[in-house]
Amino acid sequence: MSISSVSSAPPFEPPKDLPAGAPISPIFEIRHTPNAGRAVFARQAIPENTLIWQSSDLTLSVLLREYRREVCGQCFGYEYGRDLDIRDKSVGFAFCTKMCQDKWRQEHGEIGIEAWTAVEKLVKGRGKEDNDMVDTDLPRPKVKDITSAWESVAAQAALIRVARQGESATKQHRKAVSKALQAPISPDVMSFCVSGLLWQHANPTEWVKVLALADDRTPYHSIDDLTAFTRTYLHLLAILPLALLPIVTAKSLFVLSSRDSHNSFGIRSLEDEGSEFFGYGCWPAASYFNHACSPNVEKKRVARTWEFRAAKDIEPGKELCITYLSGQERKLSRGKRNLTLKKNWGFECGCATCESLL
Ligand SMILES: C[S@@+](CC[C@H](N)C(=O)[O-])C[C@H]1O[C@@H](n2cnc3c(N)ncnc32)[C@H](O)[C@@H]1O
Repeated sequence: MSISSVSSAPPFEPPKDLPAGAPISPIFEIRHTPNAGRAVFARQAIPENTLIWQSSDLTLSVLLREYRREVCGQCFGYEYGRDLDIRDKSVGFAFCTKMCQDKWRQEHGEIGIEAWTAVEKLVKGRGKEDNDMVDTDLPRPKVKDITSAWESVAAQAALIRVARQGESATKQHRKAVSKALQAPISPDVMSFCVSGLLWQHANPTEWVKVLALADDRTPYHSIDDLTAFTRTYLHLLAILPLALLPIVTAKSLFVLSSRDSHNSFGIRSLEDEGSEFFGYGCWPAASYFNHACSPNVEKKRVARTWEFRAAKDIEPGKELCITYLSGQERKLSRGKRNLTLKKNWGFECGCATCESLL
């Protein structure tokens, strides 16, 4: 949704060569930078507090399982840790109102409900076996590790597909399914994959918006994280509705991870400086704002929408930046901030504040 709340804007011709899903507005434009990919630049003076952009283009989202009873599956509403009244046990989500529940069900449709029901049945039947917490200090798998991990499950994946499709299935095919289902489960990785696949299924023409995002060729935090994804791939082939199987591929799952890695926004509590981390999601249009250690744009989540406002008066031509750091991280020294950005986001910060301290 574009906002044009600044008066006396120059005549606006939307550019023709924008990446799919990039934000379009008369008050800013997307341009390439020398060292930080694409970024958002003011086309005109923007007074403090101007609402610059609103992103409600949520693609995939993950609500960590430990928050599923307390955070609304639709609007991410939270009532200071109180269990929400409406629990939809079959799909494993809770809702703050009947309206949110109905909306969630309507948006997910029959296939989505069937998919989440299958996931819930599998996860509940087995309990939580795997620790989904990510240790970001472990070495990240390299491209060749990633390629060989996905290749190592290709044969079993092919057998499971045949088993699911029925008629020509033999004992060997059925064995591949039961072997997959016995492997440990990573519920949050599973939610990530299911959410992304369902979004792709429901919005096939919008997938280009995900593809257009900055990608990370080594998106897995550790070998265990990578293994959780390859195992989840087999789990999903074994349980998801047949109509989804054509898009349940190693490639789709890798694309989701590679685009989510440097583009997702944390879904946090709206109070206490966002101290509770409920999960994360990917809003493509919001992902074109670069980071600065002294940002001139503030972002705020309102239910499922991100709002971006000018934090100060901004001159024409200036880059519009948000911060990727949490409240505590913002107070760190330049060296420590940079280590955090490098570890979590994979880049050396080239913002004006950091450059001026060199
Ligand atoms: C959410 S994306 C921002 C848009 C991105 N520049 C693009 O071209 O799509 C985050 C990525 O942008 C780059 N980036 C953002 N802020 C940066 C900064 N301050 N210094 C260097 N690179 C930055 C990094 O590559 C980072 O992983």
